[in-house]
Amino acid sequence: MSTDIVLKVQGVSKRFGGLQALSDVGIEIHRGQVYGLIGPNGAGKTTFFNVLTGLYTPDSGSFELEGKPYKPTAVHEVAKAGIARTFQNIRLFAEMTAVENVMVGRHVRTGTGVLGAVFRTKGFKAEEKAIRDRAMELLAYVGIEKYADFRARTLSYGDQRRLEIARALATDPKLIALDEPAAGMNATEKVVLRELIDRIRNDGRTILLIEHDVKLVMGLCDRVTVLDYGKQIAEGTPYEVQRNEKVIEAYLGAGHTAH
Ligand SMILES: Nc1ncnc2c1ncn2[C@@H]1O[C@H](COP(=O)(O)OP(=O)(O)OP(=O)(O)O)[C@@H](O)[C@H]1O
Repeated sequence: MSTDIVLKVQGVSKRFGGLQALSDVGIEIHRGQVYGLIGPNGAGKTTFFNVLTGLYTPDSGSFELEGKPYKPTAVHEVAKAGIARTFQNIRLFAEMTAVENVMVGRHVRTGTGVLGAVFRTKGFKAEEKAIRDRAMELLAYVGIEKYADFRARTLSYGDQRRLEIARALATDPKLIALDEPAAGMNATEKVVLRELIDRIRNDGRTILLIEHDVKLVMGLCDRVTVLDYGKQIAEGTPYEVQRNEKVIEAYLGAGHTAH
């Protein structure tokens, strides 16, 4: 594994009225890592994801993707820059088929544009076929190719999550950010998910993961940051953070549900 840095975030703060949701948070993710972001309820994990992917404007902070500064000002700009994400509450096009959902992700990276689509030029048709072929490959990669022509809403919960991951991969991201991918999954689905995330990493992708399932995080992640009340209270390998006094206190302390 090479050690170059894919994502470098420094000094991110975000306030909502009187609430400091993030204070001075920074992370560095190296190529090929699975990096976990954990913390009790309300710690600021989703806020960090939303800032990173252009949904919230941070009060301060700097962002670099593969050494180049980027401004997470708009969601589509972030996708173009090379970050793809999934959501805690699945966001698929429910009435579109599985393969169409993945094709939408792929369009971020293609060029014939609106006029090509309107006039269905030769270039457009060839490109459309290439996009469909790639989308089918990705469905096979996440293990749901047999549902390619099913509407997204008819897929099981676990398969919808896998479809979201396929769609994210379709943008050829430098970094893939997964927001609680195991939420609502049963034990068998979690095993399959874990294998999938492992495979994505082994194929050279870099992953940022928010996850409440501590076992999954500890088993999968190379490094972990722990947030508590918007502050970064620990950073290190899963082994290190599990033994960190502040982390133990945050998870066991009053007012928090252990997640
Ligand atoms: N748009 C918003 N407006 C006001 N407050 C917000 C907003 N988004 C988040 N917050 C607050 O910021 C804090 C951090 O919330 P956030 O959702 O980032 O935590 P989390 O770690 O993702 O929690 P959970 O594990 O419950 O998903 C919480 O106190 C939350 O109420």
